[in-house]
Amino acid sequence: MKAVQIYLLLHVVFSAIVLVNTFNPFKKFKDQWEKFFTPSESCDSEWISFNAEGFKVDLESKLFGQHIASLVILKAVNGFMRDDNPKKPLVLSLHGPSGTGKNFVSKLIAAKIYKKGMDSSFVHVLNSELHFPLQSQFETYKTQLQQRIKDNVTNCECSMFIFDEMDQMHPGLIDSIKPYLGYHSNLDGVSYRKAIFIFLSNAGGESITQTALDFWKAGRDREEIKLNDLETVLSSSVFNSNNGLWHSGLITNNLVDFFVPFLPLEYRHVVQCVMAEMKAKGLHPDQNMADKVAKDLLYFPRSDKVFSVSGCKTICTRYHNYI
Ligand SMILES: Nc1ncnc2c1ncn2[C@@H]1O[C@H](COP(=O)(O)OP(=O)(O)OP(=O)(O)O)[C@@H](O)[C@H]1O
Repeated sequence: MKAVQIYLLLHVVFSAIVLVNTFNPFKKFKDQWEKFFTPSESCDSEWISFNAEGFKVDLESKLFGQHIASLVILKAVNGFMRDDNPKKPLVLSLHGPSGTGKNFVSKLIAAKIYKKGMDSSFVHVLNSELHFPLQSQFETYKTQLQQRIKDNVTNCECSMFIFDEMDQMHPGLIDSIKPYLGYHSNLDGVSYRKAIFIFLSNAGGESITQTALDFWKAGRDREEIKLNDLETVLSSSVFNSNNGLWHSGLITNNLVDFFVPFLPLEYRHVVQCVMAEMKAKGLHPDQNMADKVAKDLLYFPRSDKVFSVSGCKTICTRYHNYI
């Protein structure tokens, strides 16, 4: 074959590859096919059903170093999901230092209730847009927030709302959702009793950390910390702090069913997080590498380096440096 012919042949092959990649008719066809044949999510037991056993297993095997949070959340979600006729929506308020698993556990809850987990159209995450709107925007934000909750619960009564950084949220906005969290059988014809509200915040994190430090200083085992040991410190620090949660009256009106404390994580938990992350990425969990990543984080108290300053938060980005 002459050089010109080879050149032409290569040119044709190359152009065909570029063409297929650009227009990718097979992929488009596959996407259309899947879209057509994948049933869309609906608000029924085919798409929403609680897997109690799976949830217990997940909490025990995936959530590290949170024996109290694990127990409280298991009891709360199990009790609520078993009740066919709850008197109010489930309201959980998760508190603790950064990177200790509050968002993570919300995802575990969603994954065991909704077939599509966090991708479900019945799970809604609300965050920074609710923090501190300008005074002129406040009424618009409030109306939008209320409407969003109302529309979604009208669409599916088993909706879940996750409010991130709740302590940063404008008290007036928190105030505006109070009616949905109570015992009303319905509001304007909509019942909110089967909805789940999860509030995430760092409020109270310092006092939880202080209690964990006190136990450690006294040479006591972390697992000896009981909910009772944290309930008082948590409520007094949340009550005394100058945050939206307290100002909104959400707590004084007893609308929160469970306050869930998250403990600061220790070195061994960070190692577990890194190993889990490797597994999730399809890599073989490597203890040496996990140690390297964990050692790279900051710990306190400085002298003994017991608790991770950022929990397991930054490990995802860090562990790529070691691969
Ligand atoms: N206790 C834990 N057990 C297992 N994995 C954890 C735990 N804590 C954190 N992680 C891992 O670290 C990541 C970040 O944690 P997460 O977002 O849940 O922290 P957070 O407590 O919500 O922090 P923040 O208060 O800053 O929002 C999670 O996606 C998870 O992979």
